Amino acid sequence: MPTPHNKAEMGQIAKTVLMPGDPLRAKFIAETFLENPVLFNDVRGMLGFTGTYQGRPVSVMGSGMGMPSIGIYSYELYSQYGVENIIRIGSAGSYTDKAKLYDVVLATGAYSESSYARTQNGCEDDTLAPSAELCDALRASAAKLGIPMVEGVIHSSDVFYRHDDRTNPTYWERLRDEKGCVAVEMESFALFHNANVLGKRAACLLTISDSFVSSEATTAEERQLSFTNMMKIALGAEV
Ligand SMILES: O=P(O)(O)O[C@H]1O[C@H](CO)[C@@H](O)[C@H]1O
Ligand SMILES: O=c1cc[nH]c(=O)[nH]1
Repeated sequence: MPTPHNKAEMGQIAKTVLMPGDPLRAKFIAETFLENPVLFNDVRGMLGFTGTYQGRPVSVMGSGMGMPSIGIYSYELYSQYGVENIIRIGSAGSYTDKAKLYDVVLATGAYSESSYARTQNGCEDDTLAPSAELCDALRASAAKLGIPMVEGVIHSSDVFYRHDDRTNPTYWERLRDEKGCVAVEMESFALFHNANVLGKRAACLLTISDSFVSSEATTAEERQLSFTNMMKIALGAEV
């Protein structure tokens, strides 16, 4: 049955959903990689498509930016549409020179200062884990494609624009040194929490789009290629 945010009917969404933040990235994936993609949602412009990839049914849908947004969409996918696996595919800022521009990062945990989990069901954990099975499927897919991945805990932040930070070490350096965070994005903590409370599976792949460590520049072409690598790994995961 449709929800306030998703007009799909039960059965229109595959058991595995790839979720970029940007709904236009979902459209790009559907048009570039899926056979017979069918639009199932455009409520609030949050485009979602279902098609097949190498014979397997798969859906792609935008999550929007931030934990409240992915919190709504992922909760509905898991609880209303029978979705079992959500693989977030996003961009991230690097906190370490171990994760360079365009590298693909597999999140082994998501650290957050967010109140999302506490508010949702009283969970006090500040670091949540993805599904081990989904991560293994992503590792196998990356190995098959010959695409290296950097693995590590990521920072899921509620804040994109921090106020000018003159502390020494800076906030992001403390998260790197004390929490082991390799990169920052804004959704995975809520996604992993929803998967945990609903008995489902979630994982996250990120492409480094900018760096807090260096001031390397990106070109549109390189950005597109690196995002494509992440998409191929996610699509190739046999789950
Ligand atoms: O590229 P996406 O998936 O949107 O991810 C990152 O980019 C957005 C910020 O620009 C946030 O959503 C952050 O998590
Ligand atoms: O710096 C960045 C880059 C992408 N996404 C983020 O959340 N932060």
